[in-house]
Amino acid sequence: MVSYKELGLVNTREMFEKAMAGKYAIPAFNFNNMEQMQAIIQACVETASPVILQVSSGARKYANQTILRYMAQGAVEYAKELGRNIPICLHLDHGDTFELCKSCIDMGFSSVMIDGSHLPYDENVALTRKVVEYAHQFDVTVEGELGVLAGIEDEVSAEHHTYTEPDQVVDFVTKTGVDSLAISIGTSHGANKFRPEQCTRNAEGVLVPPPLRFDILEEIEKRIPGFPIVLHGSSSVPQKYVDIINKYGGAVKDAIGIPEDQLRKAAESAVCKINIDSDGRLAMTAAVREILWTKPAEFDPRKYLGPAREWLKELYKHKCEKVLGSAGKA
Ligand SMILES: O=C(CO)COP(=O)(O)O
Ligand SMILES: O=C[C@H](O)COP(=O)(O)O
Ligand SMILES: [Zn+2]
Ligand SMILES: [Zn+2]
Repeated sequence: MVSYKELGLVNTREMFEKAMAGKYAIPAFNFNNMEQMQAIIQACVETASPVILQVSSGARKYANQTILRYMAQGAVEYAKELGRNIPICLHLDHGDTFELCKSCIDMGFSSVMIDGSHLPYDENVALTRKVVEYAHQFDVTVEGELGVLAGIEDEVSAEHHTYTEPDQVVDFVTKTGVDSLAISIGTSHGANKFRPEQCTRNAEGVLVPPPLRFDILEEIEKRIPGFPIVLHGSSSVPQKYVDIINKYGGAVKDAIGIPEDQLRKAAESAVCKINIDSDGRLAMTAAVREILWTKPAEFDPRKYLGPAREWLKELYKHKCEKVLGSAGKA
């Protein structure tokens, strides 16, 4: 049993209070390896942004939960070495059982998500309540979810969203005691969030997807004023990365994300945490493809993972400065 406090990590409570008052959102970036962690910390130190480091189930399988936890501990020291003691939260992304959440809490995570959004409502409430009761004993914060995102969260079809029902949110947050609530208003996971047929073209010929359901977000805010809201599936899928990937042998087709102006608008509302994973995957892949293609004799991983880390850092700095507004808030 290790308390995250001994590791120099923080939970999300104060982060969200400040983000709510200051009308910005905390970046929640997923990491699976050292280069991603370093890029996140470098970007957030350089922009003076608080940050949530997220560990998904895929990351646990790929890199091992214990290793990732020690990397987060290292991240705290690394940030100080780089010259700024920024608030860093270590968060379990999409926890699906009580046991998994408990194991992360016991190991030093400062925040967990219990995603019971696929369960019947009463089961989601009961499971989330159980995690909250355990987590709050150790001052660990908990994110719950109501509504189902299209895409990987929805096995039926990639178009089908089950939007969050505003009339359920008061009951859910009261009964469960969660610290934040992930909602479904039109975002989805991955790089193919919309089909081209769903989009219109702007003057520059760029595909513009249908807007997020800000009307639902407003209804939710009216019912639970000042309560921190979380947006999953918030990658913007920058076309420059898709183009580089495809130029150098890739085949990433019909990749469309959430426009940045939509995320900026969300960050100014009760949305206090914005989850970004796919954009980092695209940036890293674009860098690695370009280098391996243009320098075919290169075989030192540092020569392509190093630049990939630089590209990632630039992406994350852009998110903090230009999209979420978290720069300068650490
Ligand atoms: O929600 C996410 C992680 O929980 C990531 O979403 P993206 O796939 O849009 O990056
Ligand atoms: O929400 C999902 C995250 O983007 C990560 O998914 P993953 O399990 O493939 O790492
Ligand atoms: Zn979910
Ligand atoms: Zn997610």
